[in-house]
Amino acid sequence: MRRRLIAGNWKMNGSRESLAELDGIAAAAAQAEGVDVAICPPFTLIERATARVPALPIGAQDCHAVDKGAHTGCVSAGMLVEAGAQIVIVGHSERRAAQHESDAAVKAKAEGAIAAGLTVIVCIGETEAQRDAGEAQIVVTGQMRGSLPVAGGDRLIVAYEPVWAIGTGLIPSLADVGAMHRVIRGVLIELLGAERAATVRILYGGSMTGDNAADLLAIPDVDGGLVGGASLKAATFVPIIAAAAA
Ligand SMILES: O=C[C@H](O)COP(=O)(O)O
Repeated sequence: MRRRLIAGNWKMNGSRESLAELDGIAAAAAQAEGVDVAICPPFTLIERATARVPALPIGAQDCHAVDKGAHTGCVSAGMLVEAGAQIVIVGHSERRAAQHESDAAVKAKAEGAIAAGLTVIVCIGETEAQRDAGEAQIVVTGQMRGSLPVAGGDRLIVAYEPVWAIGTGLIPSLADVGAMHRVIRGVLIELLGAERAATVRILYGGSMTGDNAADLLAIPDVDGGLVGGASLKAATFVPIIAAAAA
């Protein structure tokens, strides 16, 4: 039985003052039976966040593939572990687009993160143009084949985020989410074997809120959410945690 995971991605938002939001989030997480909760703030807040709410897993939003070296401006998975992070997101569509990250680059980061002992959330998802062209499942399947690490066990998590649903208030139909998560589970079985694939959580991401979380989380093979905007405030994130626990 996979435990649900509700992970917040603060993206490039938040300040030291924002860490006060973690108090309410950690309190809700402690009450939520059978649900894991995590927050991924910007790099600069990771250490303070872990100190403020030690029981709440804190993650990062990216890492470099290698452990150390001449990579100006980059942060390795080992450095994240030292800062107290337990999780890292790799391959978010915003980085695939703006930093031109390829599937191979995402896979290397995921492997580096797994080797350093982190849980890794690998993001995949189609653009609006790809969906309109009827290519969504082909795109997502290709991203999985190219981006997923071979190791990881239950420290590997997949997040399906249709790019056009991120920050737009739009979500796919529940039937479309279900169909895509079924495809993703099938590809996991093909890549990892049935036993390991059954341990991998598949999150849905894209405009998840307290209003739609219960419906999305009721879909088979939706094992949680990767939440952007609604994770910035306890007032909007806690209802999603509550929906996952219900
Ligand atoms: O990583 C999170 C996603 O990009 C979803 O963002 P959103 O909840 O603001 O749409």
